[in-house]
Amino acid sequence: MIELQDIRKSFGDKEILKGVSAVMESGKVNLIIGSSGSGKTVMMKCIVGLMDVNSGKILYDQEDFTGMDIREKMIIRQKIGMLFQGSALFDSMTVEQNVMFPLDMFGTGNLRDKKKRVQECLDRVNLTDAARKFPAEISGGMKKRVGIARAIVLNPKYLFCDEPNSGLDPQTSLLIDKLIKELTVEYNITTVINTHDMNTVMESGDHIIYMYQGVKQWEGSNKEIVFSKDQKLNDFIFASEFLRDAKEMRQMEMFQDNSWKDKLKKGE
Ligand SMILES: Nc1ncnc2c1ncn2[C@@H]1O[C@H](COP(=O)(O)OP(=O)(O)OP(=O)(O)O)[C@@H](O)[C@H]1O
Repeated sequence: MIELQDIRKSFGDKEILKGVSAVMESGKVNLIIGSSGSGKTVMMKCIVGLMDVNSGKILYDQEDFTGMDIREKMIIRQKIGMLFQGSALFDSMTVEQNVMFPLDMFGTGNLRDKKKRVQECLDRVNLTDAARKFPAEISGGMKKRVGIARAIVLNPKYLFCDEPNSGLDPQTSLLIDKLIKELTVEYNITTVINTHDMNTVMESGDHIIYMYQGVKQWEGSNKEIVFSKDQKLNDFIFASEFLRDAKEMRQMEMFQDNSWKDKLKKGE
């Protein structure tokens, strides 16, 4: 679990994060959404320690990350997997070498054990036969899966994904979302995703934080989002007429069915 307690971040006299508090639970996909410039990336950088907050606290499983020294922060960082926008693979390395990179940096064990662990992760993301390929030889969706394999190779407790679907077609995006969700539940990871992708919001958003001008404007689940009365959130999500119609249809379907009440109660 990651907890943000009233975090604030400014650049000069411009305040970007204006006192954000939130809880991101383990075993759940937590999404940060919001329009360009709302502070999503700054927030994610503060959470992983790439930027320092000006005030407030960030707790990783009750441990105060913001109050830690460099050595203590390194221990937390080793429990973090990162999936970068654009996958950020090393072009001159094979898929296997890319996935092995965190093991070489932080891991112990001999080469045989490392190769075994890499192959386990490649199997898990359905890339069993890709170990010897170079990034230039594989598709964008496969690159993302290599990025995911690399992010989970150290058995992270926390997984951060920056725009995991950028540059992917809708079908491949869904597969990536599904994979991230499965891994989150399977290994009880606290996953935090920064996204603009509405499919991801509707399919994977166990917990959604909507940022508006540096403030947490709304939070809830993908089941609750269609019923939200928050005007700013609705303007953001249902920007197109098509989506507004889809929202009405979804609400009608859910009302006819009535099972949405049970689902809301159970928090599904
Ligand atoms: N290092 C920095 N120095 C000064 N200002 C910054 C810095 N990083 C971000 N900002 C400012 O903080 C604000 C929020 O930026 P941020 O990148 O968090 O937005 P975002 O919500 O992630 O947008 P996008 O969806 O376009 O990536 C912007 O006004 C940006 O210019």
